Amino acid sequence: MHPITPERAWALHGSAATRQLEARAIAAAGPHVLMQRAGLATARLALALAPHARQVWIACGPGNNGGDGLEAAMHLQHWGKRPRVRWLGDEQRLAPDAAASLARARAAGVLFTDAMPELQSQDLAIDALLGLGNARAATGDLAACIAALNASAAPVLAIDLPTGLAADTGQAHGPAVRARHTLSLLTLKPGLFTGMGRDLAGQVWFDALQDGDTVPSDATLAGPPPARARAHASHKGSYGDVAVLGGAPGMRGAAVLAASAALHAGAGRVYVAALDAGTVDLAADAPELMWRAPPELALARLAVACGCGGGPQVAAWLPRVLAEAAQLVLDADALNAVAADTGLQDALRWRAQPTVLTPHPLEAARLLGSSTTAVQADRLAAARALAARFGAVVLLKGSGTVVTEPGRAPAINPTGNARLATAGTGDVLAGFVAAHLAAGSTAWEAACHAAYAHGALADTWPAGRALTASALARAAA
Ligand SMILES: NC(=O)C1=CN([C@@H]2O[C@H](COP(=O)(O)OP(=O)(O)OC[C@H]3O[C@@H](n4cnc5c(N)ncnc54)[C@H](OP(=O)(O)O)[C@@H]3O)[C@@H](O)[C@H]2O)[C@@H](O)CC1
Ligand SMILES: [K+]
Repeated sequence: MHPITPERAWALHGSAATRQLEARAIAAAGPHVLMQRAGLATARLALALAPHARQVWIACGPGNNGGDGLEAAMHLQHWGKRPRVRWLGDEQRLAPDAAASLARARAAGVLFTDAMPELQSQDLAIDALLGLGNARAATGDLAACIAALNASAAPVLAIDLPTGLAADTGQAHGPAVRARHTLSLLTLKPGLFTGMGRDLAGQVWFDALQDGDTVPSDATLAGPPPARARAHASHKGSYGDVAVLGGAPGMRGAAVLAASAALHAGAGRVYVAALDAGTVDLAADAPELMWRAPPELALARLAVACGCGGGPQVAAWLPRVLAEAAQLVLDADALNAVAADTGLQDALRWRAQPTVLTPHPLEAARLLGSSTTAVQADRLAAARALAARFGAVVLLKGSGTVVTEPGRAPAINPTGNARLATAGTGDVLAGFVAAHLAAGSTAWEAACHAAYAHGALADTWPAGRALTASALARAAA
């Protein structure tokens, strides 16, 4: 069993791939063996999480997820705990594995009761209501059990998935369990790590239940970028040049943030071309930045971060930028301009040079002609659709940032937290991506590595220090 942390990459499998692997594993191991392993793994983790627990409430659903819970209840009973089981199944409709675990739990003397637990007296609660078979919004007794788990003062350990969370998309279309820990079985599912998954699953653990067999993955949980030492015999030209095109009147700060981020992320030289033609800004806190008028930029030699507070004015520059920029990050207002102009969409499609789009869900919705709700309903599919439409790397922001490009399984970024929900952090991310591009990373690597670094900074941010975008930009080094 492994705790899932951002320290390494993991393969992710959706429900169809997991069902395929499950069928093969059951065929290889024989009936009930996997459920026995699942129940034992759950009971062991429960004990590790709450070693002194006496009262354990286990809410078991009508399918095999409930079977895993019944199997765990049997072990906890044998180990001297006092599991109380609420079982929502129907013996006439029970699958053979779950029926076997029900018989074992009964034989062990587990207490079955329909009474809801005393919420304050439980030491641990286990959510074995639904896993992969979650088919529709919960109602009735199932919804009441979800509410009881969510109201419990005890930590909740979810088996396989928090009940109500969709394995493939990270969405919940009805009541869902908010777990402190989730033990994912056989595979790690993408939905645990994006959309609502991070909030509902808590700390994810993984038990493969079998050795060696695998099926093609649907996505990856990204790992850390490889450490890259700077050669002693290097100079500023070795790390490439970034230009930020943005900063329309009233929004110059966005361009400065992106530029400062690129600078601190290691770009050799950083130019700022502000669309606010009024004044030259010497950006007192970053005298390293070089200010240029937009027409002066030698785009064909630059990694350009375009958007960043660019306002509607940025649209006029996009035909040239799309045609000429050696590498390109399109953010915010640049994405909105593309969404509003089919000519720019064609130019983006025809672009042959490395390109990263960094939309948040609303910008992605505009580009796809859909809605934020539709994008969030399946973030992986939305990112894939955008990448296919524009032939670019797409970095879809939000909880569990998704990076994808045509012909490649998406990566979900494992780092970051809600402290990043503050103005300007998106500009900082665009600057990071541009710095990676300028240093010679592919568009895919630049997007994955920048997203990871950006989130990791927030994850290690000192508790008492305000996380502002400008501080985040400066912390990059
Ligand atoms: N087989 C094995 O050896 C292993 C299995 N494993 C475990 O099995 C889990 C998958 O089991 P599963 O396929 O039985 O699905 P599960 O999530 O239990 O739910 C299905 C049941 O719930 C019902 N139902 C659904 N939605 C509902 C709703 N809203 N409200 C009410 N009822 C609802 C649905 O009813 P129906 O839709 O048929 O009417 C059906 O009865 C997997 O996540 C893992 O934990 C692993 O440990 C590996 C070993
Ligand atoms: K569950």
